[in-house]
Amino acid sequence: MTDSPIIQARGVAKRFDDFEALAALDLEVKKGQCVGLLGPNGAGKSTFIGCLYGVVVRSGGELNVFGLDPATQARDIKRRIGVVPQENALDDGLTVLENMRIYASFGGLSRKVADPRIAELLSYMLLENKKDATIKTLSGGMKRRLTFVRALLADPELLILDEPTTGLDPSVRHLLWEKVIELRSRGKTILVTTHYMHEAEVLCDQIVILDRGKVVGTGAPRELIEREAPGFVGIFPAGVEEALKPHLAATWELFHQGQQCCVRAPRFDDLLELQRTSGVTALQLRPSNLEDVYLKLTGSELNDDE
Ligand SMILES: Nc1ncnc2c1ncn2[C@@H]1O[C@H](COP(=O)(O)OP(=O)(O)OP(=O)(O)O)[C@@H](O)[C@H]1O
Repeated sequence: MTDSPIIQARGVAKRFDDFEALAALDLEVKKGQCVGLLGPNGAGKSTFIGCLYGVVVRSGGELNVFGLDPATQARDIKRRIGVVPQENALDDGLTVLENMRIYASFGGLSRKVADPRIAELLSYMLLENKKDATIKTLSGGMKRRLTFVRALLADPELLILDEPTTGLDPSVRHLLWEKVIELRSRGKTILVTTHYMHEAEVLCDQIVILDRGKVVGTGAPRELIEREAPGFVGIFPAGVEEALKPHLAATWELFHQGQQCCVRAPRFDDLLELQRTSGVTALQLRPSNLEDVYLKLTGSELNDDE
């Protein structure tokens, strides 16, 4: 029983009238894993998260969380998960302690249990001296850390982090990464959505890339890089394609990221040689990364609404 997946999705689909937001999503998340759900705006990530705890009712497929069906057993599932949503949704006029006490009472925790738990978690998130501060006096990073405290109040087995570090400064981002890695090492299962590919590489042992409701890539970060975009990338200025082309080996890839002209080759030395033979100096030479995989699989064009 302990080996049963925490989340098991088979062919999960969601239609909003004629619009297919999710098409046949398969996903398995085991205990203690951190799985990243990546994809452009509108790919269906939040829709899937909503399906997990019954806020969105799927139109098709099988879905189990802790072996329970969110369509009929959402209440039992919600008790066992902690969610850091995209918006903090804290009560601005109340203090940190008042906010946390309210959420603890929603979760059925008595004041006697809640208060020491809140104190412990505030200290864990380096907020112990903010207990009596009103929310509106906190910085964005403090509010985000407090939203983590709220998600952890009931000591959940599964943490769902929806863009946990968007818009935060690097020091807060790194602190939250440390905490997520630590929570995972303590056996928590984590599902995270993010637009930061480096964040996904740092945190996740499995990645699922969604595009327009469909899974377009899945695997461990290194596996995805090795499979979809192995080697090294040279980033060249816009408009040098014709100067580079005669010097490319057949297996090398010429592509664009924004306006920039990029070349992927198997070895770093290949790119040094390309600079010498073409006479074009690269802006940057680097190993392939998850961002390359993401742009390759989802296309790099902007969505209409951007
Ligand atoms: N209640 C709804 N009614 C109609 N369409 C919806 C509804 N909820 C979501 N959608 C549509 O479903 C698609 C998927 O949306 P979703 O919010 O799941 O994307 P996402 O991957 O989470 O995007 P983001 O990165 O911007 O959060 C979008 O095109 C969205 O407009």
